[in-house]
Amino acid sequence: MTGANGAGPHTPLLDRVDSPADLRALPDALLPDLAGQIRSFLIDRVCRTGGHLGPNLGVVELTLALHRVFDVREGGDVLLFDTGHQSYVHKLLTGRREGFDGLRAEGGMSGYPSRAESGTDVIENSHASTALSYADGLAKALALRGERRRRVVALVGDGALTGGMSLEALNNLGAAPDRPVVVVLNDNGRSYSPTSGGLAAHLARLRGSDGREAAGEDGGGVFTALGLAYLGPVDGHDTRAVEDALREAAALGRPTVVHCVTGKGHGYPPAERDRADHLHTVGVVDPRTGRARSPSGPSWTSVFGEEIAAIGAERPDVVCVTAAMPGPTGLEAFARRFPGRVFDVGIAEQHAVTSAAGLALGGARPVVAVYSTFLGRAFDQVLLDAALHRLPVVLVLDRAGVTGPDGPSHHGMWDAALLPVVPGLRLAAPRDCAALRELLREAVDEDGGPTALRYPKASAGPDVPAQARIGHCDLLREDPAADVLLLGVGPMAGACLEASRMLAARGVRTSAADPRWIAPLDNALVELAAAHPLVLTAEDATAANSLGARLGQELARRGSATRTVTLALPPRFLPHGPRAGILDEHGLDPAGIAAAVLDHLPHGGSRPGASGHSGVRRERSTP
Ligand SMILES: Cc1ncc(C[n+]2csc(CCOP(=O)(O)OP(=O)(O)O)c2C)c(N)n1
Ligand SMILES: CC(=O)[C@@H](O)[C@H](O)COP(=O)(O)O
Ligand SMILES: [Mg+2]
Repeated sequence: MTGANGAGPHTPLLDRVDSPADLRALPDALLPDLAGQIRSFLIDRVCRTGGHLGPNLGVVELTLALHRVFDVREGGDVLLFDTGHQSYVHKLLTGRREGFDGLRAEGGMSGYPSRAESGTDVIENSHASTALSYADGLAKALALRGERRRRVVALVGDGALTGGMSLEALNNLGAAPDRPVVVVLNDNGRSYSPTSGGLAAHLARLRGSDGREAAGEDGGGVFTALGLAYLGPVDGHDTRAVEDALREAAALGRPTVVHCVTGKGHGYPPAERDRADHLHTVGVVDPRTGRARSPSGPSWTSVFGEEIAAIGAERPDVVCVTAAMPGPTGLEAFARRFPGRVFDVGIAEQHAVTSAAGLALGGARPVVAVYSTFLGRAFDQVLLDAALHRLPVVLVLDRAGVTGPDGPSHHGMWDAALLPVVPGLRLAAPRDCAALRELLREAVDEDGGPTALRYPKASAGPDVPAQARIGHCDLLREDPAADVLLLGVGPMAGACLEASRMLAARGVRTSAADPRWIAPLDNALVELAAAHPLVLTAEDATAANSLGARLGQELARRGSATRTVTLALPPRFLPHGPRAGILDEHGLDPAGIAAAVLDHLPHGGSRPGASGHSGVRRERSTP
């Protein structure tokens, strides 16, 4: 059905709902139609913009019930979304229908809760397993303020429950029977792939889906064992049934788990049929099939996946660890070939790292594949469980640098600042896929301690050949009379090489090099830098503790007169938007790099014989 104006589906009921009050005014009999119209709307819009389609199709009735039972508003009940990728229906019900045309686009609506968008939104962090800790703290604060009538409700996925913080929070919630906290467990049996571990099996028993009696009144398993009340299992696609359970939970006035059973992608056959992850995240796809209109080329992830599988065939000691993301991190080929050598630990990055340290202690060579942003919560484990013991754990950090549509809590911009402080850890940044293959092998072969590789969420560009190797770094373009050395970290090396060519057209002589291993500093790199009056580094990472900052410190320590300039990301949270646009905004593109060189050269770099427009862009944003 298309809408009256021909753009999108016909959603007359949804068009009448601009607030939870409008929803509560609707007669029960209209709820199934409303749910259907919400699904049609989400399929139409998210297939155009990209986003989390499967998770949101799975929580339509749940979210309707939540807003019909609880008075979610500033000063009212508090609704928390764990991870937040499943908050689209909530956004629809709180007056943001129009925002979906610009979902996750620059300046458009966030794909996660956003306090700037609505007073009903709370958690902006898209990292899983935080909601119950927020709920615990909020409930304590409201109790201290005597506001016991305000309920705290947390919607948590079964995957998010496998994160350690969830258990830490349950341990606290269960100890305070007088706090009105409702934990809505959205159990669809999956993170991306089927949720792993003993908890998943336990939930299956509670669901009664393993053939035994469902938990029923006396059951509740781990939840009642920890002191919470348990209601369920409830059909999460039956709005009335969920409403009844939520009202019962609210009436108990104590921490209560309402165990809802749903299906990721429910009501949309392409998602229901999708065996990979029920269309967990889609790009721009054909709504009839849920598939991309044009296949994407090789990615950094796919190249990693090929190479680690090849290494796995050569080295039986190599094993892989994933935190519930075997597909997104490229481990599927390895898993197919070596099923007993891939460990999905759940959404548990801290455990992933220390379990990998245990694997290394036991003689295996563990490769932990995670997104850069998620490694942040496992810093202590990297520092003291792996590096202190000088264990050869290999960390492969996908989505390093600006990621784009997932916004500030997904940009992988802090790993390159955190990891160089870890004694004995070596950090590499491949400039292209050939370098990824080479550096991955160097990392796997490193016996003296942990290593890490970082690469971006981007399609794999062409390989960038080197003229020579000096120490660990590659010389990409050498000019013996160069005034400036351009050092590009990772794919920024290619951008620096392009900038070098643009500057040559203006008579500015530069050399360009790729450091490859960016921490600790390679002596040959420091000496190469010291041979130039000016060194400019370009880094898709925060400026704090950057290669440029560390190089500058070392050059100063050595008494060198070389000046260093660091082009990197500013020390603030960056919004969602296209990766290329954000990089350009911060001068991390060839024209921006060239402009930065001209800004820092005496006389702006203009020299006799400089000719033509080199494409160098002079205006640049301030960091
Ligand atoms: C700490 C952390 N690790 C990994 C992710 C990536 N991630 C996003 S959603 C998701 C699966 C969440 O599963 P679940 O909580 O069951 O929610 P569902 O998608 O099933 O609704 C994962 C692993 C994340 N957001 N946070
Ligand atoms: C919500 C979440 O953490 C992931 O689903 C995130 O959206 C990763 O997206 P990509 O895999 O597309 O980078
Ligand atoms: Mg799930």
